[in-house]
Amino acid sequence: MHSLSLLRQHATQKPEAEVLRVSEIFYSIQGETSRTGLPTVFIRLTGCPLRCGYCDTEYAFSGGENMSIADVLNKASNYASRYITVTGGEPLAQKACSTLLKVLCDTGYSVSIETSGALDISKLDKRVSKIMDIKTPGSGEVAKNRWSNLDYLTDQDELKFVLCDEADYRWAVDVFYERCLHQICPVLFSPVYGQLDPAKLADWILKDRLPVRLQLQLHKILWGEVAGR
Ligand SMILES: C[S@@+](CC[C@H](N)C(=O)[O-])C[C@H]1O[C@@H](n2cnc3c(N)ncnc32)[C@H](O)[C@@H]1O
Ligand SMILES: Nc1nc2[nH]cc(C(=O)O)c2c(=O)[nH]1
Ligand code: SF4
Ligand SMILES: [Mg+2]
Repeated sequence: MHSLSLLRQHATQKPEAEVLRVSEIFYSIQGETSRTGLPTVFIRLTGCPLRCGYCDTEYAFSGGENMSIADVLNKASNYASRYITVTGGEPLAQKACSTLLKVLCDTGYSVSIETSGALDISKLDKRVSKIMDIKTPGSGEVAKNRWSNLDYLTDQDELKFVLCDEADYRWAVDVFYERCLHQICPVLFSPVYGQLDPAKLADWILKDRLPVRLQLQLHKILWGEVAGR
């Protein structure tokens, strides 16, 4: 196709026609963040440029199916839920994700996104609640943290440390104070499931008088580690 026609086609394409690679769409109890417990629709996008050692969704690194945003909206509407979470894989690794987020907000959903913190969040729709990880040394991906993202978080967003061990905890406490994270948004400390004892993490937080929220993955307490839950 001539490049000018390509440009024209792009300019006239409806947002709903943009295509995403989708790993799964499912309805479950929100298991993470301050929205824990709320029945929620999950849109899990395929692919991730990181390889955290603890990753519980390696099945979303590849596969999935191509869906237009219209297809995604249609499937999500089956569940009649006000809450919707876009996750992955790393959802921001797909260009059409920001359009998806905007369209979901326009449709009236209360939208949150789970992101690694490795990709630019500065241009996302302001109505979206961004749940951003800070990757620890134990994850193996600490070098991927995009620290400038901290400038684009507000009090409707949340920061999350997923902790492998005590060394990760100590590192996270240092980051918490050095970067004054409590002045940005609520901060979650979560143990790697099946690896760090949640009771230990609870004791450290209390001993240090640390003003963070202990977060356990409720869906795994309910159902164990299964896809689509
Ligand atoms: C699967 S990731 C997808 C979104 C994005 N790639 C990210 O890392 O934030 C969703 C959340 O699950 C967390 N997570 C992944 N594996 C985990 C595990 N084994 N235990 C606890 N949390 C885990 C991630 O750290 C992240 O906060
Ligand atoms: N129930 C449930 N809640 C979740 N919250 C965040 C999830 C994710 O994988 O990003 C997730 C998930 O996979 N399942
Ligand atoms: S960034 Fe998220 S999806 Fe990617 S490997 Fe890490 S935990 Fe898994
Ligand atoms: Mg999950």
